[in-house]
Amino acid sequence: MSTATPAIACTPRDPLPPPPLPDAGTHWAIFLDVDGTLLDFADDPLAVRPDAALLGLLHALHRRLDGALALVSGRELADLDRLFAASHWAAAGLHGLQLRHADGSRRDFAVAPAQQAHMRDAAHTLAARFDGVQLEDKHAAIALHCRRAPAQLPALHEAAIAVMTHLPGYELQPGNLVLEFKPAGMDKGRAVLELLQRAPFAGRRPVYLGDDLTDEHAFASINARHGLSVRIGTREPSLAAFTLPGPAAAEAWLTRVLDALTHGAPIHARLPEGDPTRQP
Ligand SMILES: O=P(O)(O)OC[C@H]1O[C@H](O[C@H]2O[C@H](CO)[C@@H](O)[C@H](O)[C@H]2O)[C@H](O)[C@@H](O)[C@@H]1O
Repeated sequence: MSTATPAIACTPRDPLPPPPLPDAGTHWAIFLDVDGTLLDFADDPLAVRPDAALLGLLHALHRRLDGALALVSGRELADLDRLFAASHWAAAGLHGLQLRHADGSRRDFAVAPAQQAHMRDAAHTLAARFDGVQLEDKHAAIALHCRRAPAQLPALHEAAIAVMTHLPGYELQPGNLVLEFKPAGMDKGRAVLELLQRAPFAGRRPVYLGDDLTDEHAFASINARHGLSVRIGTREPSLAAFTLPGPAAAEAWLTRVLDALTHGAPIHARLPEGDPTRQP
């Protein structure tokens, strides 16, 4: 079975610092994971929704960056568009299996229908064996959520690994109280690099905010491009160079980024003592 997580060194290190504020003299591109980064976790994946302030902030940043802002998520593109009213944005869905460029062109990672049917049967059969496990059908991929029954996760994981040996072409993507069956061969890191090849992202310095294992692929790509990799939360180990404690701090930092890009001032001078995103 192929692994869905990049190798990460486990050497202990000092606590990560908060990210610096981007300066207005550099052209930036911003990539944002969704669940656990922009949105707090909820029991039901269908129950989450950004509030008006977050939506307004993201749309303002998208305009300020001339379109160089993309959501990079395990959710389907259609789900991202529904949640963020962002069908005119570049975006990566299903961990990069779906990709939309800013000009609206799209590429989808294809899987043979018979293979996909086999995966779907296996995932539904597995979900039925475990009480409290919620199946999220994302068509090309299927997520099995354990948030309502976290004690089921170890046994479910073991059973899923056994099932994977009969699903060539698929890999198991672990996440936050979730296991996902997804086609192998694509990840968020590759998706970000694809987006960075095309306008309006090409030539810009990338920033990536993410919280989960699947975001580690993107951190590796961002570090290689001398960008800012920002882990949301406390999960370790991580390839990220910076951290913010949670979605509220991520939103606060993005608000300051918008301010800095708009006014070009060292706005950290105005932030209160004790603010987690305050610069030294
Ligand atoms: O890459 P992301 O944007 O972070 O998406 C990863 C998965 O997020 C969602 O699941 C997670 O959030 C749910 C809602 O808070 C929560 O119920 C679940 O336990 C989390 O794992 C989404 O439902 C998945 O499809 C995404 O792959």
